[in-house]
Amino acid sequence: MVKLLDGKKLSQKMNVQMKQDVAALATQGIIPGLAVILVGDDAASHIYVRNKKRRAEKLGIRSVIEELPVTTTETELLQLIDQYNRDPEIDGILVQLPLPAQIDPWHVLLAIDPHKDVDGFSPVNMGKLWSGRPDVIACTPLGIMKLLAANGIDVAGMDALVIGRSTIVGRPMAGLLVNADATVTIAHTKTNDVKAIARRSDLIVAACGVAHFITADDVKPGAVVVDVGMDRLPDGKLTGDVDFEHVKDVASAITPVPGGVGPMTITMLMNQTIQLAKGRAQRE
Ligand SMILES: Nc1nc2c(c(=O)[nH]1)N[C@@H](CN(C=O)c1ccc(C(=O)N[C@@H](CCC(=O)O)C(=O)O)cc1)CN2
Ligand SMILES: [Mg+2]
Repeated sequence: MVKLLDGKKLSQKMNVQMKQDVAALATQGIIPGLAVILVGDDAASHIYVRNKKRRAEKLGIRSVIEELPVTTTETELLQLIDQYNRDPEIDGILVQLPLPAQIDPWHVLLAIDPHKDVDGFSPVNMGKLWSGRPDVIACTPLGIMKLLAANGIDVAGMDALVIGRSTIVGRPMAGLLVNADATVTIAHTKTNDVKAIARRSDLIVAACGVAHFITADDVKPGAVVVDVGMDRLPDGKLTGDVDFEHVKDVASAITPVPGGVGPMTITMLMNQTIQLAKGRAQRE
């Protein structure tokens, strides 16, 4: 029987602990603070940011949502980041991606105080991860590691394939897997025969943004399959990079879409905001 890696269920479980952590911080006079900056009118981004605000409210985290027009200049955005860098009641700063073309995301990542970089995308935090000394970690890959661990899956010694090399998922995912003693291949658009690599992998993390890219023929029997994709089928239905219906008969464990990796991303964001607030509590 295939094991369903249920991110929704694990998120609900983690909510209980996070509420307790927030209550404990409150006794020290600390409310975790999260600043979320959204530039432009990307419809999906607005939904994600609204979900973050709601989840923060549920947990007792104070969130400040900044919705800026699509015409915002890079200088204006950097000034706002600087304001939150200096705000003692803000523990985490997140700039929702993607950004409009006039803003260079690299400049944004360089501007966020690494101690408040709740997304873990800044070069300092990415460097710490790849130095084997992780601090703040990108939320989607961190959520995947939590989901694997919660289901008793130890990646040590596994041949792992990460499909995608983005800053948000592929690169930090590979770093986390290396730190956990997996042997990692990172595939991307120029990779020769990614499917042949998939067929000999014990773990596949698919983050390529192509609906049903991984089929049952690409999966070794008993492999663990993690789907980061959020793709639309021609009928508009949400699906992933993995052909779930067929792959589930070959894999030993698999994440559904929706309800697998997605919910864990927001959960880890909240959890890291709380961890950063704990750091503030210790310093004060
Ligand atoms: N600054 C950041 N930008 C972006 C990130 C990020 O981590 N930091 N990740 C994505 C968007 N994202 C959060 O920001 C995100 C996307 C999707 C989900 C999610 O829960 N997905 C659900 C399905 C939702 C649906 O029905 O459409 C699921 O997979 O179950 C959470 C977070 C890009 N930008
Ligand atoms: Mg099976």
